[in-house]
Amino acid sequence: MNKNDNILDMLHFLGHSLKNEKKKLFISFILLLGISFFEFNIPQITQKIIDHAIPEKSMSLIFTQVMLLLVCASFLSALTYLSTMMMSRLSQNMITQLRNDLYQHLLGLDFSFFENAKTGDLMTRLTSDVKTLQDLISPQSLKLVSNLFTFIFIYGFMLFQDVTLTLLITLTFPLLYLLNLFFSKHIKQAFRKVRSSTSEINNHLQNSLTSILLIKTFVNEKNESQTFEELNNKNKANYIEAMSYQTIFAPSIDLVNYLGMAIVLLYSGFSITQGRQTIGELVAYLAYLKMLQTPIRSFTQMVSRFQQAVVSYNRIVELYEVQPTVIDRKVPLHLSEIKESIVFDHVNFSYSNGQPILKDISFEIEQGKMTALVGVSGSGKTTITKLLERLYDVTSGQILIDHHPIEDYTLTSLRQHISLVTQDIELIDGTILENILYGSEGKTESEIENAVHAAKLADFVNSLPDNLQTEVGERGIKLSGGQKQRIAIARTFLKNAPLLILDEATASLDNESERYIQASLDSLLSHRTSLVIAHRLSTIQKSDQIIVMEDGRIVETGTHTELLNKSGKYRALYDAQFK
Ligand SMILES: Nc1ncnc2c1ncn2[C@@H]1O[C@H](COP(=O)(O)OP(=O)(O)OP(=O)(O)O)[C@@H](O)[C@H]1O
Repeated sequence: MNKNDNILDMLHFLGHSLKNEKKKLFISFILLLGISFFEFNIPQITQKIIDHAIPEKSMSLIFTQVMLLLVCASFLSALTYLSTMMMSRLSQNMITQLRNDLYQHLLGLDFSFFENAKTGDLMTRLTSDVKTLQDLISPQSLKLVSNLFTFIFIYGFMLFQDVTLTLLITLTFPLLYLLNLFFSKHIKQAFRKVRSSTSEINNHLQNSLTSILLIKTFVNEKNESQTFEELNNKNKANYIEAMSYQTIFAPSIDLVNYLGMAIVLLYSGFSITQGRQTIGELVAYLAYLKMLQTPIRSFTQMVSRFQQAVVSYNRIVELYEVQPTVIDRKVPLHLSEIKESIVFDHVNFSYSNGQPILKDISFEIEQGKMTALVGVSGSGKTTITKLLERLYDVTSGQILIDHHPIEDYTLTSLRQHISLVTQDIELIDGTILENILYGSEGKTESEIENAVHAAKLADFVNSLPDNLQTEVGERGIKLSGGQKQRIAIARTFLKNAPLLILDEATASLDNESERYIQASLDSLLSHRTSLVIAHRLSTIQKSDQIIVMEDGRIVETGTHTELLNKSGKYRALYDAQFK
């Protein structure tokens, strides 16, 4: 894609974003024509006063012309105000819409996308890059368009008045064009570097601020600061490079503009001495020259803004070009109930790196029964649960719910039927209540109360001065592991999904807390279909079925007693824990 294609694509994209704002755009356009008209008229008034009113000593003509000037100036101010207001609204509307769309698109992307994406970079795209695009539809840009209209008006008028002078001034335009061409290329490259180093800073901040415990316990503040300093210096160097192009740009353009002024003074000065021009015309031409130069100057300023916007546009489009693969079928089924079973049928799976993780997995989870997955770390247990939720799709084979592949059901209805409690509890920065209600808004007070009791959370909540309204801090930093766990369990009670997945839900707790939480988990498990992953085999002994995994394969299946009697892998795991 060449540069012009890029710019055209961007304009097309912006045009599309503005499709609901056509009326405002049209009115702004009319206002701009009005602005250009009044700007054009003001030097005419000055010329009339110098060339007619003063030589004729006509006070009344001076007076009427001054009144006319004031009227023109008032209209100019009013129209500028109105058009600026309108454009500000328009740009705000556009940007809000764009940011909403982009966020919605982002949330719809595959889970695997977020594993490879850098959060800081995504944040930069949604904030700074969107803002850069907004700047293009800003009141300042509107001024540029109005300047261009004025340029066309005045250029036409000057050609009509004095072809030679106008053509002489025009000689400076190719020079301006070449300067633009040179600088725009370099400014674009330089700003691309600035953006990418800004993203690196954001990433570093994101990573370090969310790992503050790791930094403090490993006393790594110095290293982190040093890395930050290096990234910051790199960003500074890139910014200085971009700014240095930008700062040479404006004075070079000024120099060419003064050349234009010299041409007018030389030509008109000579014409006046020859009696072919009046002083009033010279003054008007100088004013017009400025009005021709201003658009070129603001145009040159806009070049860098345009270049930055193209860079940002490309980064936004890159995000839009990523399409989710884990999506609903064209005519999906709605999962309303799990009546019979969930079946893994010869499932194979690899993550994006292609390495086989699950190999020929087949088993059945019967409705209302508890299935446990055990096996050494890395054997693929969590991966099975991720496939069941369609965080990834299987590489081959299929997962069936009541004889239909899970891909047939809508993602929403599938995920609504599954609750997941893991060791890593995800809490939002809000109150305990907001965390419990997350995703299940609109529950009644008694439902909430029941969930709090069932999760054995009531004593803890009642001991807090603000009860359920207590803030948990970012990611629940103000809570203990067990408290977080119970909030997650209360949330799961409220969701009330028929299939429950517990992934090492109690692994991080001491025996005392585990026993406490196990009681609340037990009430969560009763009457539900469940898939439980546990390293501590004591918690899964009563499972209806235990599946033993090793290196991505199922190596044994049976009840606790059956597997113990087999004296195989399960027996070995069991003996390792209890002997
Ligand atoms: N997103 C990923 N991309 C690539 N490989 C992954 C990804 N997630 C997990 N793996 C790999 O898949 C394998 C199985 O991981 P999984 O988390 O399913 O194991 P597990 O049995 O649940 O382990 P643990 O008991 O330690 O939680 C591991 O070798 C792991 O490195």
